[in-house]
Amino acid sequence: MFGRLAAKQVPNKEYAVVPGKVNPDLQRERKKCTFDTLELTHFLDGGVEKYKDRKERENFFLSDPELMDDVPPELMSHEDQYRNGLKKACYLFKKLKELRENGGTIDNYRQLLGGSLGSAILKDGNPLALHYVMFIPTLMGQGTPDQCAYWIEKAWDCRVIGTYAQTELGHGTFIRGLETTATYNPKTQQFFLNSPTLTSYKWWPGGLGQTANYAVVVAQLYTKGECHGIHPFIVQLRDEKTHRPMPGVIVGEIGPKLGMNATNNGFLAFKQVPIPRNQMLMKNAQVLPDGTYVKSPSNKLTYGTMMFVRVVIVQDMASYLAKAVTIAVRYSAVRRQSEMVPGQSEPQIMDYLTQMYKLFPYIATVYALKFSAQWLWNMYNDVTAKIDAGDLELLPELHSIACCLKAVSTADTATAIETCRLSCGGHGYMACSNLPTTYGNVTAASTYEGENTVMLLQTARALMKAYAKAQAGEQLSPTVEYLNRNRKFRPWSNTVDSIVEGFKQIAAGKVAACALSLQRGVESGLSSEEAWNRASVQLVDAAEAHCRAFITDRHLDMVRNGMNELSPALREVMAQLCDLYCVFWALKRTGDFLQFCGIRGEDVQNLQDYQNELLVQIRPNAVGLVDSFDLRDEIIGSALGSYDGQVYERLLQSAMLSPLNAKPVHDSYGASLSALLRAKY
Ligand SMILES: CCCCCCCCCC/C=C\CCCC(=O)SCCNC(=O)CCNC(=O)[C@H](O)C(C)(C)COP(=O)(O)OP(=O)(O)OC[C@H]1O[C@@H](n2cnc3c(N)ncnc32)[C@H](O)[C@@H]1OP(=O)(O)O
Ligand SMILES: Cc1cc2nc3c(=O)[nH]c(=O)nc-3n(C[C@H](O)[C@H](O)[C@H](O)COP(=O)(O)OP(=O)(O)OC[C@H]3O[C@@H](n4cnc5c(N)ncnc54)[C@H](O)[C@@H]3O)c2cc1C
Repeated sequence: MFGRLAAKQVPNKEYAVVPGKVNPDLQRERKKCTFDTLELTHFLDGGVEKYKDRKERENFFLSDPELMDDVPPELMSHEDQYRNGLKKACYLFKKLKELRENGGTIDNYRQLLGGSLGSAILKDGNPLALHYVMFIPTLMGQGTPDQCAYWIEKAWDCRVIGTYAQTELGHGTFIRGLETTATYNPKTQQFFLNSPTLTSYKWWPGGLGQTANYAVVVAQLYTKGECHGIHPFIVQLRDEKTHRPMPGVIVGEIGPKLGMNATNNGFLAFKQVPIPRNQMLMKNAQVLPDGTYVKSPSNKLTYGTMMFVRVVIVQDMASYLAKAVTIAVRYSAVRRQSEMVPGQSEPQIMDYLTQMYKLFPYIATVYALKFSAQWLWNMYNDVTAKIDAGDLELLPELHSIACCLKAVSTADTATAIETCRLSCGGHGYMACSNLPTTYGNVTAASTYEGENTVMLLQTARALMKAYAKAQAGEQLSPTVEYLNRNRKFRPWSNTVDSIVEGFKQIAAGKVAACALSLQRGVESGLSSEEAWNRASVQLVDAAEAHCRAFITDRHLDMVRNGMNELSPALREVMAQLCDLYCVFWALKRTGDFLQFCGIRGEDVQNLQDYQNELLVQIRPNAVGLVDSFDLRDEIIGSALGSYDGQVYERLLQSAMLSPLNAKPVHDSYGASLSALLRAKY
């Protein structure tokens, strides 16, 4: 990836990257692997046919020089990052059309956004992402059949480019508090969009800055003098020919960020901008021509697109983590440091147990997240199909589990990627390791699409309701079935089943403790809201415990029941990873296990011993496991993590890309340094 410019410039030719040469330590690691890595890759892809499709698709996009960067984005200005991102995003669209016309195996651009391929091509974000991830899904989910017929084709063909403009300077979480207004005038049959205050400026939407010419704008609906809460409207922002902002539209970019600097996040305000009545998305609620308001079956249906993105984020996190852990594991096989035994040669850093502990639980986490993400995606499809048929019964259950999985998956992945970076020592801090950019992309997900604490509190709210139902002996939905008051918890038995069971006991114990805190708060004279706030640290903790119980349960269930086709050698490794994920989290939550599961000090020691044993068992397969993710070097995008392990050559090569190294004496010498060096003080 960094090859074309650098090869000429490496100071010493013998230190240049040699195509095809593989680091001997990595070669040895690959020979040690006890299972067939291709079998695992096929499993991850969902079968041989899907594997072939993916390879073909990757080849089609990643072999195209137009889509590869000569200069890494981190060496570009913010403006050039956007320019480069937009150029590639548009080219990608044309290429996708070409692929489809030739019977290719990709249905839409959205498939290029999540996961590995998207982040390889548009490393620092895609200015068209929101168009595909939120604008089109909102049209599809909230438009009437007529609106869908009119807008969706235009949007798929990029004849209009949109974004999702909800968050304002003053409000992101509390969307009922949004201030932008859409006021209906029956005489002209138009809504007038207005931003009454500075805090009502839309702030954040991806692609809003200079890219989108339309947006779904979420605004307070006023008709017949009454406010009916927030609703989505399609608003034209820029002229379709000149791309100039429409009259009354104030729009721009919000500036550089920790990451995602090509996504063109923007601000937006309106000065009484008119739109026709049929540009309110009216699948759920409606405003009739005379201004009469017709209510939605549930006002939460307006939140449908957020739900969709929360669901896909979980899968996206697994992809980012697979990339980071591949970089760190390969580097740890190549890197040698210190003496384990005085006088002996320096070991590969992956031989230190502490290094195994930093990395292997996160290989396991990729699987834990993948299995939960698959389950959540299936549930999302079932529930949305039911909602379309008028049955909203399962919506709260979906909302509750999506919120906590979004929060836990993004938080865990951010921690994991930072741990991967630390595990690579100083070189992990280099931009060319691709760990800082990956972290920048991932940590954003803890905030966007529902800030994580807020998401966990949403789950906690559902858990409190479920607890009350359980106490009343009512039937519970599947994800909270363990709260059933008649359920007999199995006693501790030093097995992975016991850990999974233990997480349910912990969650049940914490949920009950929260209910008690709330009750005591109210009994002490607090309002229910004050009592909620007082208990909120505990509530967040209970929601996280509930999510961990769900993830471990899913993981174990997949290992027990979803891998029958796999060879015994591979099943054994998959079981080790599942056990490691469970033990790792059990040890991180030792206090909870002691408090809620009746374990003793010696059980903790047993867990510790078992964790060590698992790390050592997984060690010979570590490189094979990350190779099985089958991420091409263009996807890895890292000097530390390429398949051939030519780490030092690539570090030097990428350093030579810096414009600071273009001349033997930099211009700044004459401009300032020479005077300092010659000055007499
Ligand atoms: C394949 C493609 C791969 C792509 C990969 C993904 C890559 C993504 C890249 C894109 C990058 C960035 C995109 C980022 C976009 C954004 O951030 S858009 C803005 C997102 N904003 C938010 O998420 C705001 C968060 N806030 C909220 O959701 C709500 O305000 C909140 C839920 C916190 C509270 O809502 P209120 O209306 O105030 O609700 P309450 O009074 O608290 O009542 C809550 C009741 O409503 C139920 N509820 C809430 N939400 C939902 C929902 N979505 N569905 C169903 N039900 C919901 C809740 O359970 C309560 O019910 P109850 O009263 O208890 O019965
Ligand atoms: C990279 C990125 C891309 C984004 N893209 C878009 C986009 O395309 N479109 C769009 O509309 N928005 C977008 N957003 C905005 C995003 O959805 C919001 O930032 C997010 O919902 C959080 O809202 P906020 O920023 O107002 O944080 P706040 O709600 O102000 O949160 C600040 C703190 O207050 C706490 N807090 C808030 N409310 C509560 C509560 N009820 N209980 C306890 N604690 C609370 C939070 O936990 C947090 O610690 C994007 C954001 C980012 C970072």
